[in-house]
Amino acid sequence: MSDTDNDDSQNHHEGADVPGPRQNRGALLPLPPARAAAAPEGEEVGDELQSAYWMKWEGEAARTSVWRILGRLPAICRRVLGLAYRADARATAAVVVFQIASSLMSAFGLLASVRALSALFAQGATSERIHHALPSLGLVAGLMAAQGLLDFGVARGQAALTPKVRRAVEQEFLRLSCHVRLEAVDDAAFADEAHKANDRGLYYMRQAVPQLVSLAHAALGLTGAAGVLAVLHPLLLPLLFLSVIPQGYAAVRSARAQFLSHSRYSTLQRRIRLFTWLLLDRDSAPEVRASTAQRALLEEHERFARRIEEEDARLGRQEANVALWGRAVGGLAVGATYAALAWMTATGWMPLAAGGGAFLAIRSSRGTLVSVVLAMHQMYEHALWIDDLERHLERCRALQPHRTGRRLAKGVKTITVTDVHYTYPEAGRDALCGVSMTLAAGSTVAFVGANGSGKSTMAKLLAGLYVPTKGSICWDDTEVREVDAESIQAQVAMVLQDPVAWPLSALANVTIGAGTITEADPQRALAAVTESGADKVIASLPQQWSTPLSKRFKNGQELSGGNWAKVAVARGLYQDAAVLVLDEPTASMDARAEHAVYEAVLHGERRQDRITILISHRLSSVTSCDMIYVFRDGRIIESGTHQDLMNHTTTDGQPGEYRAMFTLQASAYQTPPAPSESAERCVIAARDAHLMRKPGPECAAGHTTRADAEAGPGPKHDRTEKVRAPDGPAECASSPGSGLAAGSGENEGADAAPFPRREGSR
Ligand SMILES: Nc1ncnc2c1ncn2[C@@H]1O[C@H](COP(=O)(O)OP(=O)(O)OP(=O)(O)O)[C@@H](O)[C@H]1O
Repeated sequence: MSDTDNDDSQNHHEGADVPGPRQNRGALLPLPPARAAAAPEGEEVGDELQSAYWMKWEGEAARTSVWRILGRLPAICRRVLGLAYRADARATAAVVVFQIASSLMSAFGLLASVRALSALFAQGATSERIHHALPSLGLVAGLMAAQGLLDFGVARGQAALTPKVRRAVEQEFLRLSCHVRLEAVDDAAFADEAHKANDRGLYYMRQAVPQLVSLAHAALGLTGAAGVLAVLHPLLLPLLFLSVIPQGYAAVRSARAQFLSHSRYSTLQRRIRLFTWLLLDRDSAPEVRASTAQRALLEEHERFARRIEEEDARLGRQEANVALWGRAVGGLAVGATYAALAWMTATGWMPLAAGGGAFLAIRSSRGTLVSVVLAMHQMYEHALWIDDLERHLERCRALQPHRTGRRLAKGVKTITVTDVHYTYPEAGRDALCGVSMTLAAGSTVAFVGANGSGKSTMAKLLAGLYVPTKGSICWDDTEVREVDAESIQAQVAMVLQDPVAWPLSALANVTIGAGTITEADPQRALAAVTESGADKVIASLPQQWSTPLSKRFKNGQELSGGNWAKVAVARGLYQDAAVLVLDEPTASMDARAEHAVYEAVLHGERRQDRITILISHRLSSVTSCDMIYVFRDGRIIESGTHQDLMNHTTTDGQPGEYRAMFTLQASAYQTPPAPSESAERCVIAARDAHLMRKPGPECAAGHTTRADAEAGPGPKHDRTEKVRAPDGPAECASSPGSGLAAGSGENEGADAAPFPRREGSR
């Protein structure tokens, strides 16, 4: 180990306050330790996960008293019954009736067995005794057959009921969850609750009916046996308790050990699954290989696999021990019971046949008791998860979108935003404070500004995804609060920077924009993909429109980020909405594709009935918008056309925010060393000139510029037009320091960048 290493480890042990030779003085963080565990070590691997949502009720049944479990059981059973009844009343009634009848058959069977035994143990010749026993034996057989049929009925009823309950609850959960207001979904605690409800609550809800049936089966069986014993001789009842209580105690201990172990086990399973997933997943595959992380991950996987192995073995041993203990204690108790039984029959307290019946009842009760104990623990613990699921559903009901029963009329002429404020739930400050704007149909509007300044929030308010905390948004004369939020959402198409890659066919990936994955308007779909440039992408797929866009499917294809973006733009266009919001959709597209999208969306056949809102950090793409709003800290600080904003100065004579940002971006495309201020001004002025469709300005040092290259696409854009300074023969592109690209107007790659690339930079 080097001296430096020694120093490092010393620092680590002595605390970060003691600066060492390589201590990162003044940094936000102390130096990290030289060795760290990838995951917790030691006995309690689950400790750090105790607060994880999926650990909440894990092993709870083992920590709760049996009396409490028994106390809650009737309410749990009532709730499951209610659920089943709502899903299918007939099947539920059938299951209940058949189950009770089956238990009665079992009890009558026991009584008939006692009668048969009485006949068989009576005085007289064997043939005579058999003859007398025959009717009872026949009855036993008949009752057993009836019980078999009734159990079949229970199984059929349960088979009909369980999938119905599952479907009903799952659909209710999904229907409510997917409509919940967006601001609730943003909340991490709500998201945890939703996951918990999905992977625990729903899972246990699905098992609730079969569990209730087996609990009822076992409990009724026990009750039947106890009833028969009470009929045979009242003293047999305490004898039954004497025999089953030790057995029951052993069963409770075993069930609790299982529950606790399961809790540890599932923590380990979650951990190990994480490593399995990292080793197998497609997304992590390139990085796992590139960083040669296989060994480290495999070692970690093995560490957990060994612990699971130990946990399995430990549980097995523990179960065997508890079973042995239970058998020993239970055996002693049963031995004592049988001895008491023998004494009672020998001394004439009880007829021999009743003793035989008691023997049968006690034997069958012992097995049934174990089932009852396990089932009641399971039902108790699962009910806690189901409680959470029901609370979540209740919350979802309260968080459904704003509904008034009134729908927004189709289309809009003007959207008027007046003094809008918006604060995210639990946020310390307003995301928007006092925003006002007017958006007219047929116009293109840009929202620009620094990260976190409120652009996307404004777009989401316009889309009806959030309701203003204060202020108003009117679609023509209708205030958004007066109509169903979903009727606003249906009129706004949003294309986001990270669009969803729907694992559906290429066509469905387009039509889902209009809320369908099974129907299409072929003409509209073709027009949308052509405008967005996705036509070439889809044409190159093996099954074109029907190609599944996911590698998870057979013959599925994966698209590159840029191609997904084109499909997303097509989706937005296909929606044919009154408002189209493009929130940096072209960030992952190549320069040509980006140019083509802006050409189509901003300058193509601009629909007179659509408001197009463009959110972009690349200011070259917004220059031709009819209106640009500059956001800062949730307010609009400047607004106007590109030209207005480039002329704007603040009260203290400084360039406005837009102009400052624009100039900064422009400077990144200048040839180093940084261009002279005059050249920069020339670039900007030339662009302005182009936008104003008038000759370019005079530039110092004879700069002449190709306005089209920097101004971005324009509707009547003469792409070969050159703006010349009157006295400068040389073009900016060839002028040192101008930083402008030479080449034809077809150089779309250069057009799409904030400023054209330098010659030779590609
Ligand atoms: N879901 C959310 N929950 C809480 N706060 C949020 C949420 N989304 C955004 N914010 C906050 O609201 C403010 C405005 O965010 P917004 O996303 O609208 O900014 P933006 O201008 O679109 O930023 P960017 O350019 O980075 O996309 C920021 O302070 C942000 O942290």
